[in-house]
Amino acid sequence: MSVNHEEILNALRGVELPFGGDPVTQNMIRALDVSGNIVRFVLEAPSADQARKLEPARMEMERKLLALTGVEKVSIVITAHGPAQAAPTAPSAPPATPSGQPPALKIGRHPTPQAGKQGVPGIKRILAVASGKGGVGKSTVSSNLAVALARQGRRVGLLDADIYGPSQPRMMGVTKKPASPDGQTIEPLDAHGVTMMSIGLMVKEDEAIVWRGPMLMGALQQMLGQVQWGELDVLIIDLPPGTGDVQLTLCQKTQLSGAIVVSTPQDVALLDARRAISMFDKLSVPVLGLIENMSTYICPQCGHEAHIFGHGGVAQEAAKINVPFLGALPLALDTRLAGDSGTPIAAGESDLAAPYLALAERLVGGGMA
Ligand SMILES: Nc1ncnc2c1ncn2[C@@H]1O[C@H](COP(=O)(O)OP(=O)(O)OP(=O)(O)O)[C@@H](O)[C@H]1O
Repeated sequence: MSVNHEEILNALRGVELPFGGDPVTQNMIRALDVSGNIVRFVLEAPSADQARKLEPARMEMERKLLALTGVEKVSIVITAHGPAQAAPTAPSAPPATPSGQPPALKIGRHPTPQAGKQGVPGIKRILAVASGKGGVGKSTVSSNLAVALARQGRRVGLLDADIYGPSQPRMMGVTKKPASPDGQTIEPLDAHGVTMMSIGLMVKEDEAIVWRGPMLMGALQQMLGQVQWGELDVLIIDLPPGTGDVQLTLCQKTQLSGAIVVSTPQDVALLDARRAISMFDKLSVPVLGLIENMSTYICPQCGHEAHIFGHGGVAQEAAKINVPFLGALPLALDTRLAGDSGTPIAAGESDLAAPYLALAERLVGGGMA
């Protein structure tokens, strides 16, 4: 059974902050979300200075929450409420280091003002892959779809914009930090025929990012505008789950060709997916279709088929709101193992690659990718 919010807040009340009090009575907990056995929230400090002193308290909170029954993973992001540090403004010339080399490009800054929605030069289409809640397989779909499209000869980019939990470096098997020889632009990496970039490659894996909303938006702007994407038929953006700052900014500031919404068939996931769909509607981003992930499970031992999260709910929802149903993807151990090992299942020849290749074909056939 999942842990509830009250149990979480009770545990957090037991953590003493370096400047006195606890995070609950100091009203610092934001966006508390429990998805299955994963607990996430934002810890908002009154100032950037205080935020910088919070790391030991954050670790203590993580320890206390992991000790609760039903909690297996905890993600706490520290942000600051007060004025953030002055951020470097790109793209002015960077100062030279003592060796004469330009410094590596720093990700995370305030956004530069921009009028209206803009495209990215050289990129024909930008598709956002979204979900209402975490853990439904949005990143798995993004990486496999990118690889499947590349296998069809498309020039594909993959941008991991899941700033709070970037998973594409692991799923695409990339660990190298991208280079920025001129200190102003970033050279993306190549994996399985896909040009990829992730915020996770620019910051340390377990680094608590002291960024407020505007910094996140600036980082996203940098990821789109300062990465040397080259000529692409399609850029797939793996969004963070939900309908927060990053999603809103992306929809308002970037010329998106459309969004694909991933959900499991469960009612609770669908409820959240509806929120994501309504956000895209309000911001005039066409929803190109819905995908049902973890739709069916076939036991590798006996062949028995089970519908662990229900079945068919996403297709019904798509029919109800009159958007295309793009397909059902099975829950399969090998899909998870492939993602964990850095070679998406769609890169191989197994039967499990077929639904992703079919999805890619459908998008290419419909002029969407
Ligand atoms: N069809 C599938 N079969 C088996 N495992 C899957 C499938 N889809 C996703 N998973 C696994 O479920 C976990 C969550 O998937 P993933 O990271 O893609 O979800 P997400 O929606 O992007 O989550 P978050 O937004 O929290 O990062 C991963 O371990 C992934 O390997």
